[in-house]
Amino acid sequence: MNTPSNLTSSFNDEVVAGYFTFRWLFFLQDFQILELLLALFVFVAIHSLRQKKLQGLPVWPVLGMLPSLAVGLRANMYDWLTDILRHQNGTFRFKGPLFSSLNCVVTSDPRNLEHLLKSKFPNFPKGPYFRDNVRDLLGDGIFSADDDTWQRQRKTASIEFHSAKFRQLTTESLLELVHSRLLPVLENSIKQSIPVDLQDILLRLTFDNVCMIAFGADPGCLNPGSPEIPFARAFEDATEATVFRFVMPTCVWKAMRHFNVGTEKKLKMSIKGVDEFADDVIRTRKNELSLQCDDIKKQRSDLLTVFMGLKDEDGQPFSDKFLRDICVNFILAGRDTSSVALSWFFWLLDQNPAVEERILAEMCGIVGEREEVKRGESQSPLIFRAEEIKMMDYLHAALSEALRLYPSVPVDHKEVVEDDVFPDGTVLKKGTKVIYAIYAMGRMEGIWGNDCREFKPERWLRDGRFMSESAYKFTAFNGGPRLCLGKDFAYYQMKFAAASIIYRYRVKVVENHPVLPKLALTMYMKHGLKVNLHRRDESELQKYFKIK
Ligand code: HEM
Repeated sequence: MNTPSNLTSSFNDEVVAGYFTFRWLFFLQDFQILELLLALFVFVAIHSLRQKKLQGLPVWPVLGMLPSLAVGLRANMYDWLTDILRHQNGTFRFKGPLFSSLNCVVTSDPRNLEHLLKSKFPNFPKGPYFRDNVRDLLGDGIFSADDDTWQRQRKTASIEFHSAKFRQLTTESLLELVHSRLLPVLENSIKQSIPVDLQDILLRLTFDNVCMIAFGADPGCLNPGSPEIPFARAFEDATEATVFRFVMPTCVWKAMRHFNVGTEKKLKMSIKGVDEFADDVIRTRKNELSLQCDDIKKQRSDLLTVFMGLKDEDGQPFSDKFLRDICVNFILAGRDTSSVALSWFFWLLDQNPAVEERILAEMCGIVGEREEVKRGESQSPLIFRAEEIKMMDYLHAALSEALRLYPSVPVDHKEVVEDDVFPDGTVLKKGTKVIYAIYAMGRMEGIWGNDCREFKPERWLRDGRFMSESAYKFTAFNGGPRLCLGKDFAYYQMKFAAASIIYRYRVKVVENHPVLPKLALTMYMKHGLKVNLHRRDESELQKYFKIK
């Protein structure tokens, strides 16, 4: 809540931020100019205070709401945005500096989300601004494409994602990764009595996993000693440098690209690293497929092999460039989202031991139904079966609850094609950028009730069974025709990894470890998640087998 005193202090912060922004802009040296500008500054401060009553945030001449944004950036940007949205009934208009591309409408209203993502879907594409910024890395892949290019990839990938062969690939590759790589790495940390960065380990797990699904190739990031893999590094650098374009005026990054300097130089080099890996895999796969018999072709179900077997609208095989784009886009979509969600989940679990107990009781209850467990035979090493994972409703609820509070994609965006009006009355002019604030939506009393800031998996259960929510209220996986394609797989992946860890270890976050979100397209923990692992012994698990 904004009390009068913190309203004043936030206003003071904005005045200070405005002052420093002006100073920074003009590089003041001369005292007379300083006096003149101070007078202007006082005038502007009074003007902006008046404006504040009308707009929620002060609008500075030339700078628009940039000084307020600077204040938000100093604290937790997502909480800052949530507070504004709460005070503006779920929607507000952000005015960026003159000539910048920062003007936009920000919303967290489920009615607007349904309008944007479903009812008026064709009027809200990703748009040319987004595509222009990401084209060098993502090309024409599903993530950046609109219209026919998007639809064709979506249709083919969707059929593939729902095929039995693909399900088999995802479950087998995950089982192999968790049991031969993840658990040994965790076990090693116990032997050495050292804390580990669980977020880093999980990021490595999902990167290897999504590369197996997209390329059918394992880069080997998750291994003892956390090796630096050139392809993974190149991918990471290319993503970061691409994101940088969104905070710079278009003409600036285009000039930097032209002269090959700064982040653009880094982007060019890292894209080269990504392309080298992709070209190598594509070349090798083509050779392999040309030599092997049809039976072997049919056995491979990674996306690259599937798309290699298809033709474009002219009846021609897809170009290598297009195949590369398809794979790179899937890797981007699926590489960090599940691992980041799991990291927040383990942090929340550390603070909510009662939830951990219920997860253990559920797991042991399910495993306890195995005939061999009933006969008292040893279950070591215990490997969860796919059908058991699917039965874990409470775990599903706890992961959904973590995603509600810490969605892996905290904000997303669209562009308006034709003039429109949101159901809440907000007028949208052609070309307006719309930001939907997914993080803020999870913290709105109007959507989730007064306990919206509490971690309560029970809110997802009806008679003990998981009940999903409308995608326009719980938008962590997007909604409408562009609903996340990997949603079912992501839940399976998160549940399998979480269950395999929780069954074996108590995960304790290192005392005083700072936990903050990082400002990026994906909501990483800024300082990772340093944890100590403690092995559970048989007697501890027996307790849960009994209370099922
Ligand atoms: C917890 C895990 C995940 C979350 C929270 C998540 C969330 C999202 C969100 C918010 C979008 C919309 C992005 C946009 O259009 O701007 C999206 C799209 C997508 N996701 Fe996921 N995702 C997850 C895991 C995965 C995985 C593991 C894969 C693939 C293996 C995947 C594949 C995709 C694809 C292909 C799209 C693009 C769909 C389209 O534009 O038609 N996702 N996801």
